[in-house]
Amino acid sequence: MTTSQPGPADKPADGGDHLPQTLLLLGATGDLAERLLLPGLGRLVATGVQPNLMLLGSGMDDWDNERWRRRVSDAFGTADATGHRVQEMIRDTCYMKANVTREEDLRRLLANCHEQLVIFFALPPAITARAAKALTHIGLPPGTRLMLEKPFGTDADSARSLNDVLARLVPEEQIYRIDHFLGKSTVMNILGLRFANRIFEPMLSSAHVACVDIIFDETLGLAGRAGYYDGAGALMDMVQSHLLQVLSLITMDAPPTLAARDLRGRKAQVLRATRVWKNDPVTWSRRARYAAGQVSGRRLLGYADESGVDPTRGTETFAEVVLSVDTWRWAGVPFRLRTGKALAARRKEAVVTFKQPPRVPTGLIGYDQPDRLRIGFGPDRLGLDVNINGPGHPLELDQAHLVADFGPGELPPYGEVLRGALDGDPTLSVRGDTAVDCWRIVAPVLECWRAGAVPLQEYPAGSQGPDGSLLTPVPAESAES
Ligand SMILES: O=C1O[C@H](COP(=O)(O)O)[C@@H](O)[C@H](O)[C@H]1O
Repeated sequence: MTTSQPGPADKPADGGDHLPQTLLLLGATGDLAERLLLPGLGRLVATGVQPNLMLLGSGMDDWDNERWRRRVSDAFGTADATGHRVQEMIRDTCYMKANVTREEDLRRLLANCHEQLVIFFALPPAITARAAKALTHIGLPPGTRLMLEKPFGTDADSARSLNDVLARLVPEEQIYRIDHFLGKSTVMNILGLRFANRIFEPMLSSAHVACVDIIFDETLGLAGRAGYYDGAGALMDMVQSHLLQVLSLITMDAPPTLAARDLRGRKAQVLRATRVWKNDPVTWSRRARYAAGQVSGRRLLGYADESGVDPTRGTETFAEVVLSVDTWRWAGVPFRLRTGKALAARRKEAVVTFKQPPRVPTGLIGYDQPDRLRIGFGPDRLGLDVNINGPGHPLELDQAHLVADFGPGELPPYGEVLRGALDGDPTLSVRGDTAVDCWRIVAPVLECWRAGAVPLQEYPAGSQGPDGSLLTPVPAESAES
């Protein structure tokens, strides 16, 4: 129960030209808010760039302000967010219990928000859809921005219908479909790397590239997220969203500016041209789930025995798929997207493997590896594997690994995407048609998996994943456990 309620009039306009703004967080007591949103918000507020922001949390739980403030304070603490503004936000934030699928509850929430409003739907897709529909009967203050967590819908049709409902609420530029990978510093670095250097960009095409691997191997298992994950699986959780966004940044043509319209337009172009390799999902996809095992000395139950999992559902914890980007630049280059949980080592990188030189001159000894460009997503680094005449015999080749470490960005990914929405800049969010297109890309894979045309393999937790690979595996240079 709420003991005191926030009100727009409570907020003095003390932030220069920043009008008072409310961030209304729906699903505030959930795991996403605790682990990622609130820590990201804390870091953002600590930078002092959102001086007049009020946080209103709402959920189905019977919490009071005190309990909510403790949650916010603890979450800010995990992100080392400190300072005057942070303390102010913790002191002033309020909690309201609400069922956001009910109009009267939504009206009550909105009555406690400022005119400048950002609503974050940290809710399952079905509840988000119902809440958005209920809001169409109420209306929103002009300029309201909506932030929606992934998954955006559960297939192309539901994503399209959600787009239609949202379009009745606010214009497209005010809808922020969140993909926190777009807020990762190294993902953003792809833009600098590609378009602020002369040496890489001309090489990034089918004339020089043999294949591209986008790999996101995690050592974490289910981590208590069965409620969400068992209904999603690795393909929906990672490939349909994050890895396709990374693919689009690696493959798009140079945008004239990094403004939302230009950047998102370029990404949309390549995603429209993306499909399963040879339109054959049976041959070019794999799925698997982990059995009991040990990861870094930790014993893990098999996925099917984890609490909250329905073992008959056949949810995969590992997905691999090969895609083509059918544009002039990329035709004929396979893109392998691979992700899995409970694997032996963390490996989070995109690797561009270049074709062999047309001819290695007779006399140079020991050519056995092509050049590779590596973009690491954690640790954040850029690497180049190049063949040079190493020490020892002057004509013997060695592969040298040149590495630039960036360190983490100024803000964590959720801090970046929140900053975008609070500032009214949708560059780091996914456009409506692109969200639908990403479902269109994975649909044939999901369809043939559901029909049982691709077997569900098994791998022990703590292993390298299921046997085999859809393309020749690329050695890890920067794997860490
Ligand atoms: O959205 C998700 O991303 C995480 C991986 O992202 P990271 O920023 O924590 O590296 C993944 O573990 C999770 O399953 C997925 O829902």
